[in-house]
Amino acid sequence: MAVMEKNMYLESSINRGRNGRTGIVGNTVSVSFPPAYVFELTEPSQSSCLGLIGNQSSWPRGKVIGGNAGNKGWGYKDVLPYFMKSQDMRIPELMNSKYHGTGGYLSVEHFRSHSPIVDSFLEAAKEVGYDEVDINGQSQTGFTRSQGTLRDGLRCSTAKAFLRPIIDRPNLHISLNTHVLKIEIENGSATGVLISKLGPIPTLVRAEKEVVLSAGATNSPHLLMLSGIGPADKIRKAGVKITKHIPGVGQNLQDHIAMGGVTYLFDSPDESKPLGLGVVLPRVFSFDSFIHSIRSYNNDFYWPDVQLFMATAGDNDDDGLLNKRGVGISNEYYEQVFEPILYQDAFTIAPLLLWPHNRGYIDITSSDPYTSLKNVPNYFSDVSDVRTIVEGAKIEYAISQTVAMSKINTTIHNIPPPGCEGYAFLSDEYWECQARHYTMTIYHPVGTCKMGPVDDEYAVVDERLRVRGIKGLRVLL
Ligand SMILES: Cc1cc2nc3c(=O)[nH]c(=O)nc-3n(C[C@H](O)[C@H](O)[C@H](O)COP(=O)(O)OP(=O)(O)OC[C@H]3O[C@@H](n4cnc5c(N)ncnc54)[C@H](O)[C@@H]3O)c2cc1C
Repeated sequence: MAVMEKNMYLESSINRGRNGRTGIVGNTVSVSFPPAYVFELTEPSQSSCLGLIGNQSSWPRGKVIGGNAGNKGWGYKDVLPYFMKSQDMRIPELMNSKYHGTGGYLSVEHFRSHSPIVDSFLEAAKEVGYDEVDINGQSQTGFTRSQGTLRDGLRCSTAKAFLRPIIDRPNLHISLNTHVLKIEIENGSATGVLISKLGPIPTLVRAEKEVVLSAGATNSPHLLMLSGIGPADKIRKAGVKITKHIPGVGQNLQDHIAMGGVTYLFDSPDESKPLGLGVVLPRVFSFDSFIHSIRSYNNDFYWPDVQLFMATAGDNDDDGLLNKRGVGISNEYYEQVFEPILYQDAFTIAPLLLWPHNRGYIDITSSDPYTSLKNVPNYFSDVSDVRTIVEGAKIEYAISQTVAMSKINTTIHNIPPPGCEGYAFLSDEYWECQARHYTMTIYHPVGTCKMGPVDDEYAVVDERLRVRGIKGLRVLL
């Protein structure tokens, strides 16, 4: 259900809104003051992001409307009906699938603009033995044209899908330009939220029933910690009065990390030149695949552990205008690797980890709600993650060497990143160096308010999303 990971949460938050008045933070309290994205940097790292400015990964935080592990009711079979209920599948051959729904709020389509490179890649994948599958169907392993949350060819955001149709409901109030500063806790119960709206004087919004926090993987734990809920030592150090010691708040951070920058040059049969990664995002990410590394085969691991994320454009396409800035690629890296091939026809394939072993954390640094957080993702701190991503890179390279890809004269761009010149090109060591230099988040941080049973010391919420030890407070992340 890769295309829909967010929307189930949003729907449940709206359902709660229907049932009665709740003080809802996050998706239903909109914050739309510019800029739409705030770029936070992670802590400098010694072992990843080495080709990025300050050895830091750039994490956008949106300011827009926008496993089960012992938890009953959260298994695949339990959640599938909710995904299906929220979906309006519009790809004709999938409309009658038992894994997809029609008539829901969120529409799913193929991207309309279509690059011929996608046809070559599909042919190549079949050549090496992969099937074309519905990656959100019975088995995820295989290749496909991307399914996107789209309506009539345009992005269907969660606000467009879920909020617009119900905007006039009397029990829904969306407060624009509103920043939640903290959750009010009185005698162990959440009683409301303190907000700042168009001015410095905070206002208390009281909840009649519950406060539902849905501020994302960075801001939900941040707001809990600002309210004194979290690891006691860290909260005290930040100058916040402790309300409830819950050691897991902000811990267990997981993210989909990718090896970026692997660029293939080819003779494009497409007359229209790509405009650069950032400008043509809906067009470029039109192909997805989920595969197994050697490691997952050896361990008899059922689920694919690598995604090959293909963009029908390269970092070289826009003179560094957008993607270089977005990812934070250093000038030295860009000049050495991408400037020699500026504007040439290129595509990139980023292998990304679906089951990262590393765990990071998010820390509060101050009692000031507007101060930056400390994001420590610990990318590639677990060596098995490095091995898996290297396997993924080798598989994608094998696909680039097929007859189908040779028909469009595909060659891998062979200028190594600064710092990787000493390794034999395409050796395991070389791929590791590439991953550690162009370490790229795919923007899927999760896990920082972990759900778990009572005996899990690091669980923040129970299986009904209730914060442990605080009444009237739930987290939807
Ligand atoms: C560039 C980018 C591309 C992505 N592409 C895809 C994709 O193609 N497919 C996909 O499935 N996923 C994609 N994702 C991931 C997806 O957007 C996230 O997984 C999803 O949005 C997480 O949902 P959430 O509700 O947990 O948090 P968010 O969507 O981050 O929602 C949190 C909300 O809380 C609000 N908020 C935070 N703090 C406060 C505060 N103090 N006061 C008031 N409001 C606050 C924010 O403004 C925001 O509206 C992408 C992410 C990024 C950044």
